[in-house]
Amino acid sequence: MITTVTLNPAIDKTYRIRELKCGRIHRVQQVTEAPGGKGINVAKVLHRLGQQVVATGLIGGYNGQRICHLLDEMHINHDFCRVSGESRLCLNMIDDQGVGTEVLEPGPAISPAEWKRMKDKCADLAKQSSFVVFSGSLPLGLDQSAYQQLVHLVQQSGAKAVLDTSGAAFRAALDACPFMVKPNLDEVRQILGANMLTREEIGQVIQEWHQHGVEWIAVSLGAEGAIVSRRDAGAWLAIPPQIEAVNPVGSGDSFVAGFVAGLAEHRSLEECIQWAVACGAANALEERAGEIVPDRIREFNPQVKLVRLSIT
Ligand SMILES: Nc1ncnc2c1ncn2[C@@H]1O[C@H](COP(=O)(O)OP(=O)(O)O)[C@@H](O)[C@H]1O
Ligand SMILES: O=P(O)(O)OC[C@H]1O[C@](O)(COP(=O)(O)O)[C@@H](O)[C@@H]1O
Repeated sequence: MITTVTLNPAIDKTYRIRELKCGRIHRVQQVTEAPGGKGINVAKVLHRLGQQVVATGLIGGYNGQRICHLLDEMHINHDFCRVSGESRLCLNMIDDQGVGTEVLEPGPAISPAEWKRMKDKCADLAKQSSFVVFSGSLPLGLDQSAYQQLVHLVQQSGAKAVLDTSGAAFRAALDACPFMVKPNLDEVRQILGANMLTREEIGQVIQEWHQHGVEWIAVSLGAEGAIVSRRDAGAWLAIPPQIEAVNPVGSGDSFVAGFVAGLAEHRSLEECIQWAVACGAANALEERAGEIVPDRIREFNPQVKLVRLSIT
């Protein structure tokens, strides 16, 4: 079983708008709604790929009920901790040019008692899981060490922790040596406090994280693909097929899902990378985040190019 942990789930609303202008009234052409937050997107893609998955996290209020209902409709198993606050809405407004503007609510405030229940649930689910995937931002009230605590707890029980978050929460969690991390390039820049990064500088930071004990590192680069590195095995640049993206929100989550599905099926290192990149590209072709078409992955898989890098 694979567990996905979303500490800050959301209802993802996508608005199609002709033109977005600050200070103006906008009439929405089309609205779509989906259960979201990064870990929930990962769960949706894993489910599509035929993996046994449970989505957990902290969920509350009417939006929380709605997220559970939407997951039930998709036949995705979930086991969330209820909290007293209201789960958030995340808006993605896409204009006629295909440019997306995201507005992400902060999410509810979490009490110490609610956090304790989350840790207990994570420990229980980890005992039944081969992989536990942690994705997304932290809701209010949680310490930046939240992922560090969960990664430590999960890996003590023998499951492998995969982490996709940003900022101080990411830096703190490195101390717990997650099995895999997947920041995008902007997140790496933010973590290092750097505006620009050369390929060599990315290589240096990958080395540093491997030395910390992280086995797999993927730095995703949007339409340019990803740099993927495995400790003691070297690094690759994975280049996706060229596509006309519809909505790339959730491509990072789809990448993580494809990668973990490959690992769970004991696929080769190259196959895991190709699956991840194919899933990211397949997601970018869909209106809704995390709703990939499996046939597309089969189509894209052989089109993903792998180039050996000498950065590590
Ligand atoms: N426009 C695109 N065309 C092809 N592949 C894409 C596109 N956008 C994303 N991908 C694939 O999805 C992966 C994750 O996307 P990225 O935007 O880097 O992640 P995040 O959503 O975390 O910012 C990329 O590494 C790439 O393989
Ligand atoms: O938890 P965060 O970091 O606030 O992000 C939430 C948003 O991220 C998403 O999961 C999309 O993430 P990616 O585009 O980075 O894959 C949306 O579904 C959601 O609205």
